[in-house]
Amino acid sequence: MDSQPTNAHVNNICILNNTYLHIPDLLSETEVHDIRFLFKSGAFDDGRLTAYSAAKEVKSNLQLNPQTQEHVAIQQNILAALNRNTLFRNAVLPHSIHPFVISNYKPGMHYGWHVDSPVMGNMIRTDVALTIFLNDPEEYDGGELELQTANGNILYKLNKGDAICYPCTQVHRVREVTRGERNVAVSWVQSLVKETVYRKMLFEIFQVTENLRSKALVEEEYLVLQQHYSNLLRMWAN
Ligand SMILES: O=C(O)CCC(=O)C(=O)O
Ligand SMILES: [Fe+2]
Repeated sequence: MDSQPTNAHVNNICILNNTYLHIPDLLSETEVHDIRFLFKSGAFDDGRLTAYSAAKEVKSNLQLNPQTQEHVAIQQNILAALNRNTLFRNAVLPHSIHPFVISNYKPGMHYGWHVDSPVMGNMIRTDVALTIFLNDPEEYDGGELELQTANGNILYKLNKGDAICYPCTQVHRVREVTRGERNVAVSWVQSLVKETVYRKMLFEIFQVTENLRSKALVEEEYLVLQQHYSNLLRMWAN
């Protein structure tokens, strides 16, 4: 696969285009601070231990041991943050969330081009992948999450506390870290609505409906839209 993307750019601002969902400040300053503290005292394993066959060959990173109390505490923090985040809930429509992989990339480490397994862990269908950035982009060089798309490659290297959600159907990689360290928490979500295009439609209708709700004069239109949103979601959810 071509390692030199065309049309690539680094996204470090709030972008919401419904397919690639950037959630700014998913974690507060205090939460990131607490997580970093736990992160430092945790025990790390070779990331290849959790990679399936083909991915094993391209993966080079360290992962917080999932049996440790640090992992349990970090995961609890992150799940609470996701649970209260309305952007995540409405755009991703989560049904199940795979346990988090909390990783550390040192200089020379990377995760080559791969596709995520379609089913993981406790038979969770992977619809949406999620990377939460735990340190700032200035703290390291390289380490961008790069996604292949029909319109060229997209690179994400977001501020600490921010998250990016993307469809698991995309081929992607983590570029080599050349200075400093990259710390992230990664997971995969089974959505109530499997198809990205259906989820995108629902989220757009939802947003328009919510905007209308704030305008008191359009009560009937609001109700009709809300009805169709609800019935489409009921139709597509499984
Ligand atoms: O670290 C990331 O941003 C993504 C890692 C990844 O692609 C994976 O664990 O499958
Ligand atoms: Fe991946």
